[in-house]
Amino acid sequence: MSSTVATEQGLRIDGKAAAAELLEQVKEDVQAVVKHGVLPTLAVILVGDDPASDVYVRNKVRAAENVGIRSLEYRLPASTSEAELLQRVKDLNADASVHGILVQMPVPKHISEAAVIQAIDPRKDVDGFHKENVGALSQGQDTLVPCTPAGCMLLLRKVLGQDGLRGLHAVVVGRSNIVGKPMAALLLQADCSVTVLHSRSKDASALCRQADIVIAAVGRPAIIGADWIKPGAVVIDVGINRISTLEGKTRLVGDVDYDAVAPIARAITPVPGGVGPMTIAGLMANTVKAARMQAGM
Ligand SMILES: Nc1nc2c(c(=O)[nH]1)N[C@@H](CN(C=O)c1ccc(C(=O)N[C@@H](CCC(=O)O)C(=O)O)cc1)CN2
Ligand SMILES: [Mg+2]
Repeated sequence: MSSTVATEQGLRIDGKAAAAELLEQVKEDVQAVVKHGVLPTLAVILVGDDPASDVYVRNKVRAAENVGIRSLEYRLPASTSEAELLQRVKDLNADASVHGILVQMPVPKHISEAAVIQAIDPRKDVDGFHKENVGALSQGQDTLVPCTPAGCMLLLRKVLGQDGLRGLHAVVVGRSNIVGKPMAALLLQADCSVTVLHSRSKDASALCRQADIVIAAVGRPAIIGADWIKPGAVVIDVGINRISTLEGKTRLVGDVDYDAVAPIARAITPVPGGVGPMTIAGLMANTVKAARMQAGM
């Protein structure tokens, strides 16, 4: 199955197809690790009852099952204290049969996200959020890389080729720890010239218009219009925004105004069906990688 689809508006990058392909590869990798007597195991912790998080956690557990990864699911009430959550993480750190630990974000307000991330053994940090992994990534070392930016890189290489990013100007719109910052590090490692834009940037649209590659990770529906995009740019939309429609329903839209941008872009990811599916596939890839590293393979 091809990961790019020619449409009347130009190339659409099919994240579902790319994720399916990656998951097939992960399935083979799991089988190889199992032959060495190691069963890759992922622990997923959800605190509270946020409906979107509930869906993501269910999808992660299902994806794990499909590729042969054992999963442990911990659903804790919203009233769980930070100390209780940290103890759970500590127990999982100490359990040698567990290779990956993930705490679904966001956590309830009374819990420090940073404290939780730092409590996870960096070797089991399959989200790649721990300072040690962030530092390793920024130094260009092989490490556990955050799943969404890693997925964006795979999609970019589908369009541009393995070495096709070299020398291109990439603009990342958004500077979150989960997406914007690791994305910039990965693009730099791929020899791009990288600009990071954020809410305080002056003339953001003019700067963005210089980009060969645009990564939109702002979290505001359709904020990036055609006037932000240079004709022929490759556009990756990380935004997942739920908006109300005139019919009183809700639907998902990205940070990019797809209908306006697709006709001028060389290629673009849709929302849904673009980057989102790559996040979960990337998590599976990181879990096998963590299992391999822990087994000294
Ligand atoms: N611990 C983590 N928490 C969060 C992460 C993360 O990587 N690690 N990322 C997001 C949520 N997320 C995974 O956890 C995630 C978001 C979206 C998708 C996805 O496949 N989206 C679909 C649409 C799904 C829908 O209909 O709602 C798509 O874009 O096609 C997967 C994973 C925050 N928290
Ligand atoms: Mg086009």
